[in-house]
Amino acid sequence: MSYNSIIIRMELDHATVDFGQVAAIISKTGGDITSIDMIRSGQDSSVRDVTVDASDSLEPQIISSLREMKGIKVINVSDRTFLAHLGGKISTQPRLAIKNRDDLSRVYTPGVARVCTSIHENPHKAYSLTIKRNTVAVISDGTAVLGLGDIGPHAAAPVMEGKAMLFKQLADVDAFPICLDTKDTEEIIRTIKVISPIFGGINLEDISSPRCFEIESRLVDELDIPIFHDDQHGTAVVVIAGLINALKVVGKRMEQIRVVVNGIGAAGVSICKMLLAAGVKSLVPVDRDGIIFRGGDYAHPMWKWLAEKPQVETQQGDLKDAICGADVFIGVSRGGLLTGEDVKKMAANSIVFAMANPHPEIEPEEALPHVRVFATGRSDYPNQINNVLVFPGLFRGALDCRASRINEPMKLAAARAIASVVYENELNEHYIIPSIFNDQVVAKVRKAVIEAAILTGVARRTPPDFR
Ligand SMILES: NC(=O)C1=CN([C@@H]2O[C@H](COP(=O)(O)OP(=O)(O)OC[C@H]3O[C@@H](n4cnc5c(N)ncnc54)[C@H](O)[C@@H]3O)[C@@H](O)[C@H]2O)C=CC1
Ligand SMILES: CC(=O)C(=O)O
Ligand SMILES: [Mg+2]
Repeated sequence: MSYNSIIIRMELDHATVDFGQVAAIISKTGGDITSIDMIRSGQDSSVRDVTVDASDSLEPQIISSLREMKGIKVINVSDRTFLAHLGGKISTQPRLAIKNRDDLSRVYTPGVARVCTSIHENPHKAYSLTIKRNTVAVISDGTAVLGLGDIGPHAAAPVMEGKAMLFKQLADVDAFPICLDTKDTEEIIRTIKVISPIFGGINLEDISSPRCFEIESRLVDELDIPIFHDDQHGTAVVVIAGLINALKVVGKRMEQIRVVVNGIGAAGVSICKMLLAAGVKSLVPVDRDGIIFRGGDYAHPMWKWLAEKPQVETQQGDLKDAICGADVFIGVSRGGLLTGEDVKKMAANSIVFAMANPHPEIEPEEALPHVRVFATGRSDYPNQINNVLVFPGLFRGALDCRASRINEPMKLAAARAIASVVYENELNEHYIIPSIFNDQVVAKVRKAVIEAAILTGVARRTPPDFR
């Protein structure tokens, strides 16, 4: 179930109806009035915009009850989420004003020609004389958009625009959404390579597995700017950050826990890798055909890799078998797969990160009575474990130190930095992960990432605040 905010514009005939009756009918049908704006008030009638929060299943009922009321004319119903997308969510802004011919001849021809020649003679100058040093491409082929699946490049655009907004607002990184109309691995790699000169980094987004693994690793090898598949590594970093803190709350250690990861796609593979690197000794990966067990024979290269790991259990079965006795469940699969009864069978003091978007693997209302720590990927519940806590600060750091790549130590440093934003005296079941609006997040992630990049030799510049 998801909640929407709608604005209902209505005309009320004063002789027939008063606003109290309208409010009562909205409340009776399950809506929550959050604001009322008077648009026009006359002797006989008035027009108001009434903003109502309601679950999407109740919306039609609220509107039809209002339409049936005598003395009310429903003029228009608008969804605030759609209103926020009208015309797209970002635009480009010049950094200088062109006020006269003199300005024009400097920023454009003939002046610009000298700058071009200078970059031609020394390509590194692209970092100081173009947008490269602060610009990231957010690139998708639309094949694994949120949990919506293969919805294509046009439909993927609102997510990519949203990521670009977050880059700018949270970390002052200029990001540009690029949606590719191809699913061909070679064509995607080639396209990204040929457009890369203008970008300081590439954030791959919502590209389905297993193609995402090859696309990313080929680009890492063939380009000298940071390439980061957000759904793999951004998600893994934020999961490790959340887990570091959740384990403190329940008093368990990485080496002691049995972890079930459901959905071994882009996010799931990277989460499993980071869990193993963090010291987890008992791991149960599960995908739609059931448990991926040690010794199993798999065509999927990353599942095959997992099936060879000593920490992966030999138990076979399905998700319901896997979850019995587990200390931690991490879901990056799809919504509505678990019930309260399932999570009740986990070990005492269990931790559930149900991160499928937009609908989690289990709804909070169902899980909360049975688990100690619960988190989702959504903005409308506490403990939002979402890669938005990672990519802005991580790219800020990588761009500032001109890193040639984003390596494992940089990711681990980012995870620890995010966890450290929640102080020990603040930590509790409902606060294991900082809010994305906590301004320490980007600053701490940036610093940790730059330190790790310098230490591991991938930084090509020392930012002034590190000299
Ligand atoms: N909260 C967050 O920050 C993030 C959440 N996600 C969410 O995680 C989910 C997966 O994302 P990606 O890894 O990028 O997609 P993906 O398409 O690469 O992987 C999804 C995996 O889930 C598996 N799966 C589907 N139905 C399943 C079922 N019933 N049981 C077990 N496995 C099942 C698929 O076979 C596939 O291996 C999506 O819902 C996405 O929105 C992804 C990235 C970040
Ligand atoms: C958050 C995100 O990147 C996803 O759900 O795909
Ligand atoms: Mg994504």
